[in-house]
Amino acid sequence: MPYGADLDIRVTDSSLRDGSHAKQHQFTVEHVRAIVGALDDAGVPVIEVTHGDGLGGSSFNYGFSHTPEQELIKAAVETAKQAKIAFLMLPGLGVQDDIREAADNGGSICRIATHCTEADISAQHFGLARDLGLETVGFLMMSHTQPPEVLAKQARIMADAGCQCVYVVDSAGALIMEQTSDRISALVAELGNDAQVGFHGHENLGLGVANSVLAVRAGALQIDGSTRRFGAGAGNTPVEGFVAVAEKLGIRTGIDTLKIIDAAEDVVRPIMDGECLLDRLSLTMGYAGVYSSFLKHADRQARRYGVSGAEILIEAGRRKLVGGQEDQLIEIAVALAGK
Ligand SMILES: CC[C@H](O)CC(=O)C(=O)O
Ligand SMILES: [Mn+2]
Repeated sequence: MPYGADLDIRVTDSSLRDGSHAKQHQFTVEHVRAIVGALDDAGVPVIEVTHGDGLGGSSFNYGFSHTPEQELIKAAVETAKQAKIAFLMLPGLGVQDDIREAADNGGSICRIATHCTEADISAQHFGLARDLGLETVGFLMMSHTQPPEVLAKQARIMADAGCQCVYVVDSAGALIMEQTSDRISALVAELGNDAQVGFHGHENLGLGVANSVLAVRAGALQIDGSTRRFGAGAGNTPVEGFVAVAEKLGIRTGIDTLKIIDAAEDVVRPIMDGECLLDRLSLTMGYAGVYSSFLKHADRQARRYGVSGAEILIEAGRRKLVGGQEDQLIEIAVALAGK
């Protein structure tokens, strides 16, 4: 079933949230205005703006923001002419008052992220978001770690709590082709008309666009990407690449392909500290199944202790670390240095 009268699917651009990891959370109001202006003009329907780790993420553990995220959300809302502004939060990291403030600042889509076996901690947050009249999205992070049937049960918990679209989130960029579509199909079968299904990809194995197309074919109605792949690890599914492929496949996104290609080159790239590369560390993350936002943290500890970043990541994958356990990267680096 198509997304609406003119769209088959809806794309959310995460450059100003997932890209915050790559930018080490140093976005300014000017960056936000420039990127939102260009994406909005290209027809991107949803733009996500928050600290990389969501509302309340600015901290010693995750990295402090240059500019308070609520100011960034406000600037995004003021700039967008047609795009809705979304914000992300992880229960426990952000609190309910953060959701209220983001809503007061004009954010209209509340995305609640949990580890993919912990959907139950999102129930109160979905309830509040719906009471505030917000659209809701749920993120099942690190979805490669669980089989389709487990994810489907977790999606059901989110949908019953008021979530209107549950995402399979490939946080590590570790899902390969049918591993994506099998998970999407399981959620579509479980949720039926109760909630939509979405897919959030990372490029660590170079499969963001391919996995997203397979997700659409399996019934996903919402797809995330980041223009110029501006996201954690090797970055997210490139919006401009996905939109070009979608157009050729007859999947209507409502986004102007040539305008988003220009936005990627002329507006987003100059704001990035560097390209999000499919290099040794990010490829190792996809291979070992490591949370993409660990990239900068692992690289920093590797330099600090003079050890191999790839070895840190392999051990992080072996330990099945999840977001919030960034401190263990230090412990791993110290152990490697002592060998
Ligand atoms: C909030 C942490 C994380 O970056 C969310 C996300 O984009 C992912 O798990 O891929
Ligand atoms: Mn991500």
